[in-house]
Amino acid sequence: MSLLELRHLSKTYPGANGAVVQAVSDVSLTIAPGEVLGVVGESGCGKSTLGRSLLRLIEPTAGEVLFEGRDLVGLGKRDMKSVRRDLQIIFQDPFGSLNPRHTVGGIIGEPLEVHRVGTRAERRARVTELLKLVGLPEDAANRYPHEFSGGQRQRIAIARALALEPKLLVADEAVSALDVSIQSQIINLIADLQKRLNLSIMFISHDLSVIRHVSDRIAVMYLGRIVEIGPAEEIMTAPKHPYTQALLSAIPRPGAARGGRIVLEGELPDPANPPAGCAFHTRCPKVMDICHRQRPLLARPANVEPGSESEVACHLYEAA
Ligand SMILES: Nc1ncnc2c1ncn2[C@@H]1O[C@H](COP(=O)(O)OP(=O)(O)OP(=O)(O)O)[C@@H](O)[C@H]1O
Repeated sequence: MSLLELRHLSKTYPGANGAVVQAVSDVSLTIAPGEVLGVVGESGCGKSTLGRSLLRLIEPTAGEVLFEGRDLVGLGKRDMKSVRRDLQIIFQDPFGSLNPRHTVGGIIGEPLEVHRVGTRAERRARVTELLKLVGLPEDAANRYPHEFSGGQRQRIAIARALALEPKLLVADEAVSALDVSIQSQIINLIADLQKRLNLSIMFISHDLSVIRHVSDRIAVMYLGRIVEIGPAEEIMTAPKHPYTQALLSAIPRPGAARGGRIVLEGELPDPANPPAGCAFHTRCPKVMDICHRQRPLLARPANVEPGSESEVACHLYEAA
């Protein structure tokens, strides 16, 4: 059984002048126990809204969030509090999410206190254990967030997120604010912890090169919808959607066979006023007539390489 299953999840925001912003539209996906799902797409495509909706930090407008088979949408406060032990999130800005007036030990131990886990001494021991787990010295517990670098602060945020031994972690642009050299350290740490703890992770990033190494599967989002989803290896070597191909062409790959960078014209369309038909048609290098009129559904394509496990929403492919 899937640990998490999203069914037709949508989130709209009220926009300017009575418009409706379709931030997430009809997203269905699953995450298995111990699986890492990468979610990629340009800024504004709805990744954060998706990640936050599934923890109900944002209330979804429609759809279901099944966690271990139970729909979290509509769950009362008390039930939601107990589910939150299993569902944690880390954010892009590790400084903004860490209370500057609390010691690191207090910050990491807070979820344990909130959920009344163990005695004081046990909680302190657990904090020490967590600091070790994320590669921070034991004396970090008595210091304050501002005494640490960006990478170290993200380690603190990770330790805090892991305090209650969650089953699913949402990492929302968790390394985007860090220097590239530090990024890989934190990615490696998350990958290492994922294996040791058999965590499920939704790893959100606008940068395909960040999620490619840690993801088992990758979902590509465009204007609130999944346009392609499949095994990471297949997405990286045989991308099907022209948007995925463009994202991929933007990252330098040693040994990449052919073709240069595909530069997408124009901006991401306004989610309050999405284009008719395929939302990508205004920027698609392979646009056809039908794309203006009809929105392609996410489906297994027939006319692709044998063994393909991806699903794609594009008129270039026939549904299997
Ligand atoms: N509270 C809100 N009110 C109105 N519109 C919003 C709100 N939050 C997000 N949006 C809009 O919803 C769309 C999706 O935003 P979201 O932050 O989920 O995208 P994203 O892919 O995570 O982008 P980023 O990485 O820049 O945060 C954007 O057009 C954004 O402007």
